[in-house]
Amino acid sequence: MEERRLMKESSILDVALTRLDDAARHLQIHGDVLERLKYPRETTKVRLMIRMDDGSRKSFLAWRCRYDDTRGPTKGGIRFHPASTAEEVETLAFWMTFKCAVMNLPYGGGKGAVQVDPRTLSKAELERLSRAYVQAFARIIGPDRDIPAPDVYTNAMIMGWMADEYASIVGQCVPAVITGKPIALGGSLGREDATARGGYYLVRHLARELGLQGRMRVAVQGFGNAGQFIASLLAEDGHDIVAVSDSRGALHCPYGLDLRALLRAKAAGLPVSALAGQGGAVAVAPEELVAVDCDLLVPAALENMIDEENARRIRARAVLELANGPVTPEADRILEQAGVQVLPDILANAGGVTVSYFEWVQNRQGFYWTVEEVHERLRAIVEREGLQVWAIAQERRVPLRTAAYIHALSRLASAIEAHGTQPFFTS
Ligand SMILES: NC(=O)C1=CN([C@@H]2O[C@H](COP(=O)(O)OP(=O)(O)OC[C@H]3O[C@@H](n4cnc5c(N)ncnc54)[C@H](O)[C@@H]3O)[C@@H](O)[C@H]2O)C=CC1
Ligand SMILES: O=C(O)CCC(=O)C(=O)O
Repeated sequence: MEERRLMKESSILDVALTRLDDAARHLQIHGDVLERLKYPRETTKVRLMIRMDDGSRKSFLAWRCRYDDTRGPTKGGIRFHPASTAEEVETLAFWMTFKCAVMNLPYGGGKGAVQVDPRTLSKAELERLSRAYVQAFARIIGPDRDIPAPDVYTNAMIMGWMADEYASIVGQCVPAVITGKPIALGGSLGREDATARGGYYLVRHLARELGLQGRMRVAVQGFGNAGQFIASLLAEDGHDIVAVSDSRGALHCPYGLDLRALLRAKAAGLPVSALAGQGGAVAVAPEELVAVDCDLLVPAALENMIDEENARRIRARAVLELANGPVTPEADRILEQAGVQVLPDILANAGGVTVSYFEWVQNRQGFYWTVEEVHERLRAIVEREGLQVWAIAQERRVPLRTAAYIHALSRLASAIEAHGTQPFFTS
């Protein structure tokens, strides 16, 4: 699977840009706007050098991309993954630009990564690497400039170390420089499950339009932060989680898996396949997950996992993209012909960055909200923007992805034009 990602990566940004072209065809957009959005404004590459526990030194490639800041400071997570590349980071930053615009958050798009498998590091090595990242990028990030957050294989603990390192460098506490922090360091209640919760509110609100009423059978690809929380939220509403996968395997039970046992196994560091044989669950090959009989398929792992080779095997009525870029454009066409609705990543997984925005607002106000307030504000934004995207799709007879890009692009175009002839970029 990793090899498959690497092989396709050479064109990942070009492929992402075809979504922009699709949307531009539906709007009267000035060429200057497209020229501005076609290229990342700034990508910084560094080599981080850290001391390993055995006394040796090891170096890791790392990047931070600020794709566009027309609508506000750039915002986006930091990924720790062995297959990360500069182009992947730029593509993820492009998606962040459109995601923040879809949700009408006052941000542009950014993203960062370290090319590392964090599972091979001790906790002390991981902390040194996280602090080294901030030492390298302290001049680029900032609460009014570029605000990182968690992504794949990074979490609240890592964000806490990073916020702490930034405070040491600038000589004062600046919690709004990074979001997804531990609650004890100014994190927001409700950030941990926000990515999944945004997708959950979206599906719940559009259930009738999507033909997803009643008890659903759900398959979840990727069982980390986004995957575990969406499974829990849907199971709490009485839906059946019939299949899940992680980087090491997949598990299937047509009558519903024992979710509590799965969550316990993951917390203990076991793969989902460790539960094979219990309660009717059988281990299946990870590539079989997308083909299981279900109503809702939730890709919550990595990009390009649903392509022209496996899209035809999907039996779900709808796909909720919690991962960034899990469905290729070829797969999109196949799914559209088959009548499968795809709730696109820039809308479906935007709950994470929306609650990150709430965290930033709370840090700046020094006044903190209850979890109920966080949920209510998130629900209101997801439903508002979700309905607008749905309406654009109906009006223009386009897939939901194109509708989401049209919605975002019209906001981005207004901001770019409002800046005048010398579009501003904080450098
Ligand atoms: N954490 C966040 O706030 C947000 C995350 N996302 C996206 O959601 C996706 C998942 O991110 P997180 O849950 O945060 O990461 P995570 O690191 O918590 O979990 C990733 C999961 O994917 C699994 N995985 C990796 N390779 C796989 C493969 N080949 N097949 C099946 N599973 C595989 C891992 O085993 C792990 O369970 C990513 O695309 C990320 O960019 C999007 C918006 C916000
Ligand atoms: O919470 C954030 O600021 C960004 C999350 C992220 O990286 C994403 O939505 O892909």
